[in-house]
Amino acid sequence: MRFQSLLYPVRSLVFILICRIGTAGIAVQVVGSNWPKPHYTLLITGLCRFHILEVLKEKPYPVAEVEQLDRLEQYTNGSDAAGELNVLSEQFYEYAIQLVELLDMSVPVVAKLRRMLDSLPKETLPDILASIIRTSANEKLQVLDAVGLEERFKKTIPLLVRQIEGLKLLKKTRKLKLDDEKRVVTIRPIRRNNSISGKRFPLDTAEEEEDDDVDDIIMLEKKIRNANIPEQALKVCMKEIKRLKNMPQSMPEFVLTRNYLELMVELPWKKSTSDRLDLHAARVLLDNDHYAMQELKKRVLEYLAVRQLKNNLKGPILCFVGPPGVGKTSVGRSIAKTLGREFHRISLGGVSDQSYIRGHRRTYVGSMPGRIINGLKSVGVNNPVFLLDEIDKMGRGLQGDPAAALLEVLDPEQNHSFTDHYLNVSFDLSQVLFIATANTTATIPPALLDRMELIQVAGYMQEDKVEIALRHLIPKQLDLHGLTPHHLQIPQETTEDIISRYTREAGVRSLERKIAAICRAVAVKVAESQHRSAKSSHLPVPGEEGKARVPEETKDESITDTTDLALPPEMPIVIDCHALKDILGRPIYEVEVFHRLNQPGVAIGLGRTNFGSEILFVEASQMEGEGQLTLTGQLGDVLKESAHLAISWLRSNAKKYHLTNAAGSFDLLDNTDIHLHFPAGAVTKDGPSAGVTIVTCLASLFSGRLVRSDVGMTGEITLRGLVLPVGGIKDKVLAAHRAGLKRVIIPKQNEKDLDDIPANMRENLDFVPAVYLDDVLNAAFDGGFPADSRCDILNSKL
Ligand SMILES: Nc1ncnc2c1ncn2[C@@H]1O[C@H](COP(=O)(O)OP(=O)(O)OP(=O)(O)O)[C@@H](O)[C@H]1O
Repeated sequence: MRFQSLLYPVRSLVFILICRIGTAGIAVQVVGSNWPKPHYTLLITGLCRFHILEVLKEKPYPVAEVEQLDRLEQYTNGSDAAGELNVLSEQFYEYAIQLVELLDMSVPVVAKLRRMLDSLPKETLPDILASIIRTSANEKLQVLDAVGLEERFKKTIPLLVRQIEGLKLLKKTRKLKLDDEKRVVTIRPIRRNNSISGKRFPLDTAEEEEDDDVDDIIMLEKKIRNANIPEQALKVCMKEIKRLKNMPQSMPEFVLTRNYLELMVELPWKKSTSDRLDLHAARVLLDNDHYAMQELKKRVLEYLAVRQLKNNLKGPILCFVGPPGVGKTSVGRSIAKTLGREFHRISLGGVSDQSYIRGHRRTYVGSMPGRIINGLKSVGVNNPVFLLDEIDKMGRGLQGDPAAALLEVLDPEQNHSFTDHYLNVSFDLSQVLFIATANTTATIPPALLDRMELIQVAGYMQEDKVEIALRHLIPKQLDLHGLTPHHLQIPQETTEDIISRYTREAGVRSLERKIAAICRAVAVKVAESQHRSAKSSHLPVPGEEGKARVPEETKDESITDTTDLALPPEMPIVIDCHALKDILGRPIYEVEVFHRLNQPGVAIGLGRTNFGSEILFVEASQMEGEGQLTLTGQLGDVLKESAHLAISWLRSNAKKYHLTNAAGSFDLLDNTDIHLHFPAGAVTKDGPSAGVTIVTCLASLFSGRLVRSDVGMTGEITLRGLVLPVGGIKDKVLAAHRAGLKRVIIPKQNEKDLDDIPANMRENLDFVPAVYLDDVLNAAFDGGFPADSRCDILNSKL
């Protein structure tokens, strides 16, 4: 039979090419993992010998035309050559039995081999034993090449004899080893003597490896004893060590157990850093790293103060909640720096598998510990600061709920005995300072929320942003781009311009990006001018005209203009509004509010999205129809209900406020469809706080009057027309201020929240506290929104 063979990756069928004759095999099992380093074991069943007729190509993998050699000589008692063959096979059998008896019969594979010696056809035995015994590849090849049965017996017997002798010697040395405590030292000279005497066993190299492993295990055992492992965990380790000693190293489990034990040694069971408890220094450090964030800094200092008084204080679990880019993550890092602790960040965004936190059981293929234990291993101390980033973005998948796994981690009453599935013994997490960050608390499961101390980090005001930019972001970006203030200066007015005209965010991330863009543009100029000055230093000194051309013209030149590269810019390059426009393009946010409120049926709400608080436009239109309400803009259920509430309230009060639809009817939905849209359709919006805005927007639509373009509003509504309190007032007011609004309508019950607003901002904004929707409408329209008092519902006096 002839066939073409691909010598490597034919799915599971693998042909192994060795010289002229090869063995075809099939891979029946692959076991192993990539952690901590790739280690795989293949189980291959040999099929037959084959003979190479012609190698067709060698690259990218060898392909050859081969002929199957499956009709090898059979062993029969009655053949002519049976006499000699009989003797050989008997001899072979005896040696094979001797060999097997020298091995440990309690190992299942050995017992199986013993049975096979009696049950398998005799002609297959040389191949099987040649593949098992330790010998060089060349000698194995000789057996493979021997196609005749007699030749195969003859080639294999010497190998068997040598192996038997080797094993006998090993047994002797092992005995010595057990007698002597310092066995590791004594074995080697004995073996060396053997090779010197000229009788070198192939077993030597293999045995050396085996002994290395034994040494390793002894070393590992020593390390375990010295690793300060708690009693319970130590017991488990010793049990594993015992198993490891009796395990053949080729077993996949050997590597897994060894990895496990190495992890146990590396874990910081009792190793910790001592806290830096200087309150004054801590305050200075925190202030140096981050501007503002007073509440957060206050809480950290409180923790430090208590820690100073009580040494074994359990780590609190703080959760910083706020919009993106307000420095939650980076303040976590600087808390670790302040305390003099190690820092480790675990990103939880998108995690939907609880084994991410708790690890896999060791029985799994590719099992590994969870991120908590891995983090402890990498920081090497048991009291680091762990930052659980984006805790609100965890998912829930088929592999369990990671939030549930975190419950144990984050409970100060339980986390002294946290059990990772991989470790299977408890680890004390009580000294770890856990800090979680989240953009919203809405998606954090209540049980988890309950275990954490929430610290709200509000968005920044324009003034804060200017300070942060000048003190932190600009120096940081200059440094990152290899620039100094001698190269680039961004004055305060320009920074204010960037903030108000190029960014609209609660945090400072996009501001930082804009500053980085400016630095990049300037870096090009600086690099070019350096290149030119290096060049000109090689040229003859320029004449008078050369001197005259330099400074004045370059002062106002466009930064991005590459036509006049010959003129080196005057350092430092100061970014003014023209340069800003050249680098960042036209301003992104301008007069937008005014443009969008130039027709009836539009109002501005103040809402919270996942990206922080923002002003939200609500648009409404009416058309002929059957009284349907259409809502668009990725709205949640609560928001949709608010829209229905708003329509109902307006319909019941239409006469009072003289609201009519396009047909002039007070029944606003009579032959009329209404469409409500919340622009920025890609951003999900929900919550009841848009109620007042929807009412105002629809009141504008049905009255034909324009809503004031400088008014933003927030508040939940009821069917009776009451305005109920909502959350996040500070952030919403900041968003209104950012957008340049002048008046903010808030629920009366939220008036107390205005204390958090800085005084200068309170002076710039006109706050209107509303109890009823009537108050809202009066404040939202120029000249108020008069109602017909005769239509007022009579209050019962009973
Ligand atoms: N008050 C501040 N002082 C100095 N730098 C700040 C301040 N606030 C934010 N930054 C800077 O803003 C950048 C973004 O901060 P960070 O990544 O910590 O935001 P975050 O709140 O964790 O955002 P997210 O919720 O998206 O993870 C960082 O470079 C940080 O140094």
